[in-house]
Amino acid sequence: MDDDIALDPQFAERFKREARPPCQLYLISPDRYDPGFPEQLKAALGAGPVAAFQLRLKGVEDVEILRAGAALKPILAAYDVAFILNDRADLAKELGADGVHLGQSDGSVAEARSLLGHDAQIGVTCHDSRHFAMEGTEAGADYVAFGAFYPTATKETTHRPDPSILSWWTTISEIPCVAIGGITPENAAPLVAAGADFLAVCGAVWAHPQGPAAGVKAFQGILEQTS
Ligand SMILES: Cc1ncc(COP(=O)(O)OP(=O)(O)O)c(N)n1
Ligand SMILES: Cc1ncsc1CCOP(=O)(O)O
Ligand SMILES: [Mg+2]
Repeated sequence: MDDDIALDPQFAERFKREARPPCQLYLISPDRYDPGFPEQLKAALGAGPVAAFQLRLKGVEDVEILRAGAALKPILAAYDVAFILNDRADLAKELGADGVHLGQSDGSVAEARSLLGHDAQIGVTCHDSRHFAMEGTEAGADYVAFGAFYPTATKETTHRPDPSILSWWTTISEIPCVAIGGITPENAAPLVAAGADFLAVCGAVWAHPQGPAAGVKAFQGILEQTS
């Protein structure tokens, strides 16, 4: 006779977490480019492992995005960090970036894919929507981003998902999920436990009182718990 084996929920959570690669840091740039930023970026990247960096400049001319991207690209390459451009697949192509992050109004995944090719990393904003996540990956996205999980001064946000959306996603898909919005080393644990593959962080690193290197280091403890 086959007995049903009831999995201890804590074991199930741990097993699920261990079946995925460790959670990693995904840095989001400040929304204005300061000439001192390349040095800050080097300090941040030298302080601990960072998987990806998103250049997210808002309300600036294309030429400024291109200038900033061209200055940062060799730094990111030297640290082996993926270079993702926010919003603009066309400029990502011009810069030779590794990928693009698309919000729900930033153009289609299919168009970005045909422009950038199959090796490009294309991410989509899903807010708190399971539907957006499934739609995005069906269209060929390489990761889905949920948030904002916590209040943030970096962007006006209207969606506040529960961390369980990450658990749900990791149960149904192997495609990586990103958690974003107001994440700090102090509040990240439930997101990591729920299965976030990446923590996307802006303010907690660039506005850290001891500087960006300290900001990156401060996340190491929580990330190491999954490695
Ligand atoms: C990793 C990641 N997740 C979400 C966003 C937000 O994208 P979007 O909704 O398009 O808003 P803006 O960032 O463009 O203001 C993101 N950029 N990165
Ligand atoms: C771009 C973005 N999208 C949702 S929240 C957010 C801001 C992330 O920055 P921070 O880590 O400072 O909250
Ligand atoms: Mg956008």
